[in-house]
Amino acid sequence: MSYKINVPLEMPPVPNQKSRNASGFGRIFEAATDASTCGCRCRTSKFRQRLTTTTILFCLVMLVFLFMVQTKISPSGGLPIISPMAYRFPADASQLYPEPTGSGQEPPKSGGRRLAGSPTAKRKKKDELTMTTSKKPKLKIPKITTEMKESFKKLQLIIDNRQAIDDIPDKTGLKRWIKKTTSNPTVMDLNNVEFDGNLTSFERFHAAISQDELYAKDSTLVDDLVRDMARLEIVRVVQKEGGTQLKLIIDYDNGGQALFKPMRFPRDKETEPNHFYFVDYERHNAEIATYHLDRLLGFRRAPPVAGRTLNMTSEIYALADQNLAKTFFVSPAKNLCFSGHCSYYCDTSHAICGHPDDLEGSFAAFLPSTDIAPRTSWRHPWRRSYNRRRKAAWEIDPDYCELIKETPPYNKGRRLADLMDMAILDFLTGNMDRHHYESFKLFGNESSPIHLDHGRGFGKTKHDEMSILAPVYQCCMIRQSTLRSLLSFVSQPGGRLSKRMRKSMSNDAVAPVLLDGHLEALDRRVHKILAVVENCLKTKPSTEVIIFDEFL
Ligand SMILES: Nc1ncnc2c1ncn2[C@@H]1O[C@H](COP(=O)(O)OP(=O)(O)OP(=O)(O)O)[C@@H](O)[C@H]1O
Ligand SMILES: [Mn+2]
Repeated sequence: MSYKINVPLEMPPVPNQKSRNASGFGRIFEAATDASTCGCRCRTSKFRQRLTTTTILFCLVMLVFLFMVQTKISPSGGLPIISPMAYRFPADASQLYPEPTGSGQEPPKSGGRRLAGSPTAKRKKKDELTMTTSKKPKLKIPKITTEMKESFKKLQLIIDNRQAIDDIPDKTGLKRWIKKTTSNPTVMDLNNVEFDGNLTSFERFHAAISQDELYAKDSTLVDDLVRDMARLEIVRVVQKEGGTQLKLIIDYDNGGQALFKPMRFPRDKETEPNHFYFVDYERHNAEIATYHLDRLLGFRRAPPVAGRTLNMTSEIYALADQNLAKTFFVSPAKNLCFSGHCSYYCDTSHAICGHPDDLEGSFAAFLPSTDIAPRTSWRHPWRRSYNRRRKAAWEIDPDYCELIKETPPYNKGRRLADLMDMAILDFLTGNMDRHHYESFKLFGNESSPIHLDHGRGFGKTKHDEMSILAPVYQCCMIRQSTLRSLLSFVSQPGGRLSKRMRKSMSNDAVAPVLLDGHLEALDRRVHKILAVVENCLKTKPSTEVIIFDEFL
């Protein structure tokens, strides 16, 4: 770090001036020395006064500087503010992307392959100005009026009132609950697969996937899995086929696999206002954040995702198959880059570049292989048109939900309520890219959907896209457990979603995962969902609006 201090100094002509042409600190130092030693040599008191002032000023600047270093004050208040310039000249931004903390492991040595002219695989010094040591900046709290408080209380009363069960005309939900208490089969139960010996975290994750959720509430295995994805040695890298954007399949040395989505731009880069949702890039941090959000909402339908910074030379290029390795190059800024092969964003102009060869990304735990657990892909009924001019049916037909309610698999069972949950998750993140969703074939229509592909969330901090909530306001439906989670974010002391998200993500290796604007948007959006529910309750009885299809 260099500090340029321009202190205007008028040096009087001194005889035998040998090195008086020094500048900056040199000049100030000489002036200070002169001031303390000149004694009777000084001609005027005015000059002596000026020198003394300069010396005091210099000392003050040094004191402030030392104080800042001591207390680790960063000019951004602890959060890295990455300017687009810093992104274009990544060498300047390298300290903003800290290594995974506390991994206790050296990065694996390069497997021998190195691209001529590529940056050396020197690990950068751990940034001292990390979130862990600096004070957390305060988040803006959304205003809650007395009227809002009253309505939250009313909603809470409705879901707490177990008498409501008696009012339910259709008791299938109740039957489902009874079934759930006795049976929530796992993928491995239905396959009659038994593991023996010590299971890896990846195997334990696969073994425990059940009809209702990918992992259990308060599961510690998921924390192990996230830690392993962020630390284990990588042994092989290939590109994942399909989809619009570049993704890599990462093989770990213990046999586990993860889906890697690389960082494309800095966290403060918002979606271009003129971009349609379908041309927006994916954000690796949105994948990480949505996993945490899905968990906090109590869904547990998104595979665990960890952040990690890779060394592109030793952890991607050296381990890549020929197909992928061919697409690597060194950019004019001397950063290592690759473009991969895919249908839209895989050319030199959309290449993924390191800083200079460090690359941050998201690592999503791979689901069990489709040989063991085949999946069905469903077209989302509220899918957008993916066309600049055409509107989707749900945007035109006000009774669209009535149609869907009669269409299998939404005409019975849990699935329609699942779509409401998905809409709530997507509205909170701002993800408009829910074209399809998948579920495990083994569980039939009783399967919970799997929440995948969240890279297009968290693009706008100031805009709340209400149309993402269309399933909720068109059907006027919400699961009681989801409503309960949302209410806990507004009524429990210290329970604000922004705070809980920040805490949940604080241990991630690439924390802070979300900038404050996105965290604040979450709180604002919770209120907007509750307002939609409240509005529904004005026209429909609570027994129709609030779905009691499970009892937590
Ligand atoms: N954790 C995972 N484990 C196994 N398969 C996965 C996982 N995540 C995603 N997939 C599979 O990879 C496909 C592509 O992933 P994803 O949708 O995240 O990428 P994408 O490039 O954004 O795709 P699209 O352009 O279709 O939106 C998914 O449809 C899914 O079948
Ligand atoms: Mn996608």
